[in-house]
Amino acid sequence: KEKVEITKEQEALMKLIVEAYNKHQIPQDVTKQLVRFYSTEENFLLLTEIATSQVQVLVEFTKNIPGFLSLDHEDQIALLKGSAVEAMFLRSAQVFSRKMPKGHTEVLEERIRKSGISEEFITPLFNFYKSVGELHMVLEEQALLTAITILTPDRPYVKDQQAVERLQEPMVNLLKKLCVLQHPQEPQYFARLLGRLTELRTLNHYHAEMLTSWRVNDHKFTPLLCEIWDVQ
Ligand SMILES: CC(C)NC(=O)n1c(-c2ccccc2)cc2c1CN(S(=O)(=O)c1cccs1)CC2
Repeated sequence: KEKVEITKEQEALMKLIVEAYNKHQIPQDVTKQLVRFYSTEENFLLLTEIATSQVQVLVEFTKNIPGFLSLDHEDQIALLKGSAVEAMFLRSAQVFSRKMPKGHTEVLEERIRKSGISEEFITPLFNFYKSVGELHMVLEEQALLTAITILTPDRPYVKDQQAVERLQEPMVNLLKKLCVLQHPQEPQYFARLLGRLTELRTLNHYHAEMLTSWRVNDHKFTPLLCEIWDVQ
Protein backbone atom coordinates (compact mmCIF):
# COMPACT_ATOMS: atom_id res chain seq x y z
CA LYS A 1 0.00 0.00 0.00
CA GLU A 2 1.70 3.20 -1.05
CA LYS A 3 1.86 6.30 1.24
CA VAL A 4 -0.49 9.17 0.25
CA GLU A 5 1.54 12.41 0.04
CA ILE A 6 0.62 16.03 -0.80
CA THR A 7 3.11 17.32 -3.34
CA LYS A 8 4.65 20.80 -3.10
CA GLU A 9 2.53 21.94 -6.04
CA GLN A 10 -0.62 20.62 -4.39
CA GLU A 11 0.31 22.45 -1.17
CA ALA A 12 0.78 25.71 -3.12
CA LEU A 13 -2.56 25.17 -4.89
CA MET A 14 -4.25 24.49 -1.51
CA LYS A 15 -2.84 27.74 -0.08
CA LEU A 16 -4.11 29.79 -3.05
CA ILE A 17 -7.58 28.22 -2.84
CA VAL A 18 -7.95 28.76 0.91
CA GLU A 19 -6.74 32.38 0.65
CA ALA A 20 -9.20 33.09 -2.15
CA TYR A 21 -12.00 31.45 -0.15
CA ASN A 22 -11.30 33.50 2.99
CA LYS A 23 -11.09 36.69 0.96
CA HIS A 24 -14.60 36.20 -0.45
CA GLN A 25 -16.43 35.68 2.83
CA ILE A 26 -19.35 37.94 3.78
CA PRO A 27 -17.62 40.73 5.69
CA GLN A 28 -18.32 40.30 9.44
CA ASP A 29 -20.29 43.57 9.76
CA VAL A 30 -22.81 42.52 7.05
CA THR A 31 -23.66 39.32 8.94
CA LYS A 32 -23.89 41.48 12.10
CA GLN A 33 -26.21 43.71 10.04
CA LEU A 34 -28.39 40.68 9.28
CA VAL A 35 -28.72 39.44 12.84
CA ARG A 36 -28.36 42.72 14.73
CA PHE A 37 -31.13 43.41 17.21
CA TYR A 38 -33.28 46.42 16.45
CA SER A 39 -33.73 49.09 19.08
CA THR A 40 -37.05 49.52 20.85
CA GLU A 41 -37.58 52.75 18.93
CA GLU A 42 -37.00 51.05 15.56
CA ASN A 43 -39.42 48.26 16.50
CA PHE A 44 -42.02 50.73 17.69
CA LEU A 45 -41.67 52.69 14.44
CA LEU A 46 -42.06 49.48 12.43
CA LEU A 47 -45.30 48.63 14.24
CA THR A 48 -46.53 52.18 13.80
CA GLU A 49 -45.89 51.94 10.06
CA ILE A 50 -47.52 48.51 9.75
CA ALA A 51 -50.52 49.51 11.89
CA THR A 52 -51.03 52.74 9.94
CA SER A 53 -50.98 51.02 6.56
CA GLN A 54 -53.28 48.35 7.99
CA VAL A 55 -55.84 50.96 9.04
CA GLN A 56 -55.84 52.30 5.48
CA VAL A 57 -56.41 48.76 4.18
CA LEU A 58 -59.16 48.26 6.79
CA VAL A 59 -61.02 51.39 5.61
CA GLU A 60 -60.87 50.21 1.98
CA PHE A 61 -62.03 46.71 2.97
CA THR A 62 -64.92 48.14 5.00
CA LYS A 63 -66.07 50.34 2.12
CA ASN A 64 -66.36 47.18 0.02
CA ILE A 65 -68.61 45.37 2.51
CA PRO A 66 -71.98 45.18 0.68
CA GLY A 67 -74.38 47.71 2.18
CA PHE A 68 -71.83 49.44 4.40
CA LEU A 69 -71.76 52.67 2.41
CA SER A 70 -75.57 52.91 2.55
CA LEU A 71 -75.47 53.01 6.37
CA ASP A 72 -75.82 56.36 8.14
CA HIS A 73 -72.49 58.16 7.67
CA GLU A 74 -71.94 58.80 11.38
CA ASP A 75 -72.66 55.13 12.05
CA GLN A 76 -70.05 54.20 9.43
CA ILE A 77 -67.45 56.18 11.40
CA ALA A 78 -68.66 54.74 14.71
CA LEU A 79 -68.32 51.17 13.34
CA LEU A 80 -64.82 51.84 11.96
CA LYS A 81 -63.55 53.47 15.13
CA GLY A 82 -65.25 50.85 17.32
CA SER A 83 -63.72 47.90 15.45
CA ALA A 84 -60.31 49.24 14.34
CA VAL A 85 -58.35 47.77 17.24
CA GLU A 86 -60.10 44.39 17.10
CA ALA A 87 -59.70 44.22 13.31
CA MET A 88 -56.03 45.08 13.74
CA PHE A 89 -55.38 42.38 16.31
CA LEU A 90 -57.35 39.87 14.24
CA ARG A 91 -55.27 40.82 11.20
CA SER A 92 -52.09 40.57 13.26
CA ALA A 93 -53.02 37.07 14.37
CA GLN A 94 -53.72 36.07 10.79
CA VAL A 95 -50.42 37.54 9.57
CA PHE A 96 -48.56 35.96 12.47
CA SER A 97 -49.98 32.46 11.95
CA ARG A 98 -49.26 32.61 8.20
CA LYS A 99 -46.41 30.42 6.92
CA MET A 100 -43.39 32.73 6.77
CA PRO A 101 -39.88 31.95 5.48
CA LYS A 102 -37.68 30.17 8.04
CA GLY A 103 -36.85 32.39 10.98
CA HIS A 104 -39.04 35.33 9.92
CA THR A 105 -41.71 34.53 12.51
CA GLU A 106 -39.07 34.45 15.25
CA VAL A 107 -37.57 37.80 14.19
CA LEU A 108 -41.04 39.34 13.94
CA GLU A 109 -42.01 37.99 17.38
CA GLU A 110 -38.73 39.33 18.82
CA ARG A 111 -39.37 42.79 17.34
CA ILE A 112 -42.93 42.89 18.67
CA ARG A 113 -41.74 41.80 22.12
CA LYS A 114 -39.06 44.50 22.04
CA SER A 115 -41.23 47.38 20.85
CA GLY A 116 -41.99 49.04 24.15
CA ILE A 117 -45.20 47.11 24.81
CA SER A 118 -45.19 46.14 28.48
CA GLU A 119 -44.97 42.46 29.37
CA GLU A 120 -48.49 42.31 30.82
CA PHE A 121 -49.95 42.97 27.32
CA ILE A 122 -47.45 40.89 25.37
CA THR A 123 -48.70 37.67 26.95
CA PRO A 124 -52.40 38.05 26.05
CA LEU A 125 -51.35 39.31 22.62
CA PHE A 126 -49.33 36.21 21.77
CA ASN A 127 -51.91 33.93 23.44
CA PHE A 128 -54.46 35.41 21.05
CA TYR A 129 -52.17 34.98 18.02
CA LYS A 130 -51.65 31.36 19.06
CA SER A 131 -55.37 30.65 19.60
CA VAL A 132 -56.19 32.09 16.15
CA GLY A 133 -53.28 30.20 14.57
CA GLU A 134 -54.58 26.89 15.97
CA LEU A 135 -57.84 27.39 14.04
CA HIS A 136 -56.06 27.25 10.66
CA MET A 137 -58.70 29.56 9.21
CA VAL A 138 -59.09 29.65 5.45
CA LEU A 139 -59.07 33.03 3.68
CA GLU A 140 -62.87 33.14 3.34
CA GLU A 141 -63.29 32.58 7.08
CA GLN A 142 -60.76 35.32 7.85
CA ALA A 143 -62.51 37.80 5.56
CA LEU A 144 -65.97 37.00 6.95
CA LEU A 145 -64.78 37.12 10.55
CA THR A 146 -63.23 40.56 9.94
CA ALA A 147 -66.45 41.82 8.29
CA ILE A 148 -68.49 40.42 11.21
CA THR A 149 -66.18 42.21 13.66
CA ILE A 150 -66.62 45.52 11.84
CA LEU A 151 -70.41 45.07 11.63
CA THR A 152 -70.88 44.75 15.38
CA PRO A 153 -74.13 46.63 16.09
CA ASP A 154 -73.44 47.52 19.76
CA ARG A 155 -70.36 49.69 19.20
CA PRO A 156 -70.42 53.05 21.05
CA TYR A 157 -72.41 55.86 19.33
CA VAL A 158 -74.07 53.59 16.71
CA LYS A 159 -77.59 55.04 16.25
CA ASP A 160 -79.29 52.57 13.88
CA GLN A 161 -78.17 49.22 15.36
CA GLN A 162 -80.87 47.28 13.45
CA ALA A 163 -79.43 48.45 10.12
CA VAL A 164 -76.02 47.06 11.17
CA GLU A 165 -77.60 43.80 12.36
CA ARG A 166 -79.27 43.41 8.95
CA LEU A 167 -75.80 43.50 7.35
CA GLN A 168 -74.06 41.35 9.96
CA GLU A 169 -76.62 38.55 10.11
CA PRO A 170 -76.16 37.20 6.55
CA MET A 171 -72.39 37.24 7.15
CA VAL A 172 -72.78 35.18 10.33
CA ASN A 173 -75.09 32.69 8.58
CA LEU A 174 -72.68 32.39 5.66
CA LEU A 175 -69.72 31.84 8.03
CA LYS A 176 -71.68 29.17 9.89
CA LYS A 177 -72.34 27.30 6.62
CA LEU A 178 -68.72 27.70 5.52
CA CYS A 179 -67.43 26.26 8.80
CA VAL A 180 -69.65 23.18 8.41
CA LEU A 181 -68.37 22.70 4.86
CA GLN A 182 -64.69 23.43 5.63
CA HIS A 183 -64.52 21.57 8.94
CA PRO A 184 -67.10 18.75 8.75
CA GLN A 185 -65.22 16.77 11.39
CA GLU A 186 -65.40 19.70 13.84
CA PRO A 187 -69.04 20.59 14.59
CA GLN A 188 -67.94 23.10 17.28
CA TYR A 189 -65.55 24.95 14.91
CA PHE A 190 -67.96 27.82 14.24
CA ALA A 191 -68.48 28.33 17.98
CA ARG A 192 -64.68 28.41 18.41
CA LEU A 193 -64.43 31.13 15.74
CA LEU A 194 -67.02 33.28 17.50
CA GLY A 195 -65.19 32.63 20.74
CA ARG A 196 -62.17 34.40 19.22
CA LEU A 197 -64.36 37.51 18.76
CA THR A 198 -65.06 37.48 22.50
CA GLU A 199 -61.33 37.17 23.22
CA LEU A 200 -60.74 40.07 20.79
CA ARG A 201 -62.92 42.36 22.89
CA THR A 202 -60.66 41.83 25.88
CA LEU A 203 -57.71 43.01 23.75
CA ASN A 204 -59.51 46.35 23.31
CA HIS A 205 -59.02 46.93 27.00
CA TYR A 206 -55.33 45.99 26.85
CA HIS A 207 -54.81 48.25 23.87
CA ALA A 208 -56.32 51.24 25.68
CA GLU A 209 -53.89 50.56 28.55
CA MET A 210 -50.97 50.25 26.10
CA LEU A 211 -51.82 53.65 24.62
CA THR A 212 -51.71 55.36 28.01
CA SER A 213 -48.37 53.71 28.86
CA TRP A 214 -46.92 54.76 25.50
CA ARG A 215 -48.26 58.28 25.75
CA VAL A 216 -46.51 58.78 29.05
CA ASN A 217 -43.27 57.65 27.37
CA ASP A 218 -44.08 60.28 24.68
CA HIS A 219 -44.25 57.75 21.83
CA LYS A 220 -45.48 59.41 18.63
CA PHE A 221 -48.26 57.85 16.58
CA THR A 222 -49.33 58.81 13.05
CA PRO A 223 -52.30 61.21 12.57
CA LEU A 224 -54.41 58.31 11.22
CA LEU A 225 -53.77 56.15 14.29
CA CYS A 226 -54.47 59.14 16.58
CA GLU A 227 -57.77 59.73 14.80
CA ILE A 228 -58.94 56.10 14.75
CA TRP A 229 -57.88 55.54 18.39
CA ASP A 230 -59.02 58.94 19.70
CA VAL A 231 -55.60 59.75 21.19
CA GLN A 232 -53.62 63.03 21.53
C1 LIG B 1 -50.72 43.65 10.71
C2 LIG B 1 -50.85 44.87 11.64
C3 LIG B 1 -52.27 45.27 11.86
N1 LIG B 1 -50.23 44.51 12.91
C4 LIG B 1 -49.62 45.42 13.68
O1 LIG B 1 -49.60 46.59 13.39
N2 LIG B 1 -49.09 44.93 14.87
C5 LIG B 1 -48.47 43.76 15.13
C6 LIG B 1 -48.12 42.73 14.15
C7 LIG B 1 -48.44 41.41 14.41
C8 LIG B 1 -48.09 40.43 13.51
C9 LIG B 1 -47.42 40.76 12.32
C10 LIG B 1 -47.10 42.10 12.08
C11 LIG B 1 -47.44 43.09 12.99
C12 LIG B 1 -48.18 43.66 16.48
C13 LIG B 1 -48.67 44.80 17.08
C14 LIG B 1 -49.20 45.58 16.08
C15 LIG B 1 -49.74 46.93 16.32
N3 LIG B 1 -49.88 47.22 17.71
S1 LIG B 1 -50.40 48.71 18.04
O2 LIG B 1 -51.41 49.01 17.08
O3 LIG B 1 -50.77 48.73 19.41
C16 LIG B 1 -49.11 49.81 17.77
C17 LIG B 1 -49.05 50.69 16.78
C18 LIG B 1 -47.89 51.45 16.86
C19 LIG B 1 -47.05 51.09 17.85
S2 LIG B 1 -47.76 49.85 18.71
C20 LIG B 1 -48.96 46.64 18.67
C21 LIG B 1 -48.72 45.20 18.50
